[in-house]
Amino acid sequence: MPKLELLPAVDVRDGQAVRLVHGESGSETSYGSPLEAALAWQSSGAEWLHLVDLDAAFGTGDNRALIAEVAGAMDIKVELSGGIRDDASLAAALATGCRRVNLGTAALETPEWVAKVIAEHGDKIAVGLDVRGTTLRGRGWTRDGGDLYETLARLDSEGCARYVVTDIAKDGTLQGPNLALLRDVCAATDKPVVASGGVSSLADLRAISLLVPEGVEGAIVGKALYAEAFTLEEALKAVAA
Ligand SMILES: O=C(O)c1ccccc1N[C@@H]1O[C@H](COP(=O)(O)O)[C@@H](O)[C@H]1O
Repeated sequence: MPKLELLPAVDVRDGQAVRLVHGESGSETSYGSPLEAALAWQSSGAEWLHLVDLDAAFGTGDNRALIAEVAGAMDIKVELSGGIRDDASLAAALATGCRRVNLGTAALETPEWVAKVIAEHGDKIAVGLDVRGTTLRGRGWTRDGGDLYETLARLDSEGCARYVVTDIAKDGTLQGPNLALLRDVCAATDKPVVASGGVSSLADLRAISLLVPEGVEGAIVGKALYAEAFTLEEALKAVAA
């Protein structure tokens, strides 16, 4: 049985590594240099980095040069997201050498473009399904974007390779993952699902690991690492097959 992949998160806002609560602008806690954070996760044994340009996601600017510097400094696989919504931003994201990108808003607002780039780029494209309940949210999680399962069925029909599923109500709260949501999404698609939102403990990671046979491939871990609920080394050991 494959082991759960762990993706430590580096979310960048105004040049700083930050954590938000419920993804709300203004709820930032700053954790300093994004590059130092990314290098630390890599040194601690990470095989993946989840890297997010929050300014690009919120439409308050971008951290494109810094994001490229961080991605370029990584020897590990990078999953990049935030503000990737057209050919130019996609080209810039792929030029960083990232392993894949997550598209959020674009999947809700320009589905034809997303279908095109899925066809062109295959598994370098994942879609971020960020939900409150079963309603998708985009544009910095400030706008409703339709029904989760209707959108999932459409994307599946278009060949989307992977989904990153975030329960916004859990994001940044250390209240534990939404295991029921993850099970339901895995039941609705045969594509791999990366879990995000709420991880607070090693027990949470073990609980998500139990969903690997159902289709959960990985888990993004943010606040719990920055709040030192556990070390990345401990987390990697906890999910080792
Ligand atoms: O990661 C966050 O905390 C976050 C908060 C608010 C909005 C987006 C957030 N992260 C990721 O950014 C992309 C969405 O960006 P876009 O809509 O494609 O521009 C998605 O992967 C979110 O999970």
